[in-house]
Amino acid sequence: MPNNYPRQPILLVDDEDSWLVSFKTTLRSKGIGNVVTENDSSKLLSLLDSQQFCAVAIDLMMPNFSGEELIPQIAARHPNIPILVISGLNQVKSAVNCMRLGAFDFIVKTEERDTLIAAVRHAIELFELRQENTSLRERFFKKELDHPEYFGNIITENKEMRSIFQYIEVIAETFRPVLITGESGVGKELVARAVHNASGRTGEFVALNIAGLDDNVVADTLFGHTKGAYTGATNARFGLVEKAKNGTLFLDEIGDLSSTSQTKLLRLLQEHEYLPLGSDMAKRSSARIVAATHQNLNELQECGQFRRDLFYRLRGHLLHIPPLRERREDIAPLITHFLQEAEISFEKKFSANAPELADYLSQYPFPGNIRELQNIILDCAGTCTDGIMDTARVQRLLTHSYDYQPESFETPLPDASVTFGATLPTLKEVRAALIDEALTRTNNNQSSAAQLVGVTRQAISKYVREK
Ligand SMILES: Nc1ncnc2c1ncn2[C@@H]1O[C@H](COP(=O)(O)OP(=O)(O)OP(=O)(O)O)[C@@H](O)[C@H]1O
Repeated sequence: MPNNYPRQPILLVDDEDSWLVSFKTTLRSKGIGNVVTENDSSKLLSLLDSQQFCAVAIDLMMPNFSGEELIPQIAARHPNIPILVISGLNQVKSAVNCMRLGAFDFIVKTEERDTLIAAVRHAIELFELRQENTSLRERFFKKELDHPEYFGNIITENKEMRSIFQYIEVIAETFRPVLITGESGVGKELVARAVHNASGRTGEFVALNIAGLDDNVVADTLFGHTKGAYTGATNARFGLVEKAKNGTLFLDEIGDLSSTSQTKLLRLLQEHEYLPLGSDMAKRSSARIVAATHQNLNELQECGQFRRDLFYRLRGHLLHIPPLRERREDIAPLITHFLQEAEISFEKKFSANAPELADYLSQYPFPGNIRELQNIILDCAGTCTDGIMDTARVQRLLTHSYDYQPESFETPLPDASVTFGATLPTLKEVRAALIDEALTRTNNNQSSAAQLVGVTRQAISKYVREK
């Protein structure tokens, strides 16, 4: 973790300077670097009033004000800040009294360092949860996002998606991992990028798709290796955890992780430490982990394929992205968006038949979700010559066409009804006039003309040849 973790500092108050230095050093060695120390208990309340802290650790026995005197005052003025009481003696009575007064935990100085660190970590997590809770309550009635620009790449008009964006704004700045679930192609990676954008983290967004990677490749890619770690490792190499320093490491298809790699990832999440291959010197990580899966991790952990402890660690925050069939209002804006993208990449204009396409696809179940819609639009855009989407092609591209009976594209009735003179034209004449008109309207594009009048392209081509 970076030296500015946690975002708001921890305040350590103790009259014993040597303890302050050693506790601060221990915390720093475990990645908790944002620590303020104070050896004068009479300054504590004014310090808390002048600066935002995420937790305060106070000694029980101090000159001026004792811990027991200070706890109720801190609790009354700053109810969100967890108070850790640190004592030189293991006195149950004092501990109980401190907890009654409003302390969050009671630590004995002689306890194992790991116990002290764990208590501080819990205090930070509790503070973050309280902050989130307050923030969520404040936002409950608020419709607008504070930073819509973070979500600019995600096209949606769906209410649930908007709530997810609001939740992301609340949780983005914490260090806790985020688990994004949802079917394939719903936009999980886009959401992960939005979490990174909203986090204010200065490092990079680094993505790794775990699917199909074996343990050695996962370990080498994530943690890197030292020179000579294995045959062929001629140079030391940094892994993606290092690359994502102060940024976000996005692990896609996390459900595919083997049990060996799960254990290594758990260590990274719990201790924020990892071992490059060939090294026995643990390295610290400051990358925030965001993971995604289309699988049901709950089921995987119940049948023993996914570690329960890793599952709970990963789901520090859980975001479930609904499938496209549950947000059909997004189909039309997505079609427009992908057509605009296609215009840029193919450098040509498309006539706006987006509303007809959206109507046509409105009941389609989209098993491949937004990726499927995107592929259809890009494929049709790439193959069309006249700027009009070939709807017959759209129909052919649907992956679920066999059990989906879409209404065929119907050409809307002309505004004016057809009128006949005293002598009726022959069928051949009507057919010729109709095809000529369709060809004029489509700039002589035979496929589109065929679509307009409901015949095959071959029929139009034959007509043109024989004319
Ligand atoms: N709401 C959206 N607006 C614009 N484009 C989107 C949206 N959702 C998804 N996309 C696009 O759809 C494609 C699939 O999205 P993405 O890769 O994020 O899905 P995913 O859920 O991570 O898929 P997988 O589970 O297969 O990894 C991408 O090209 C993405 O840009």
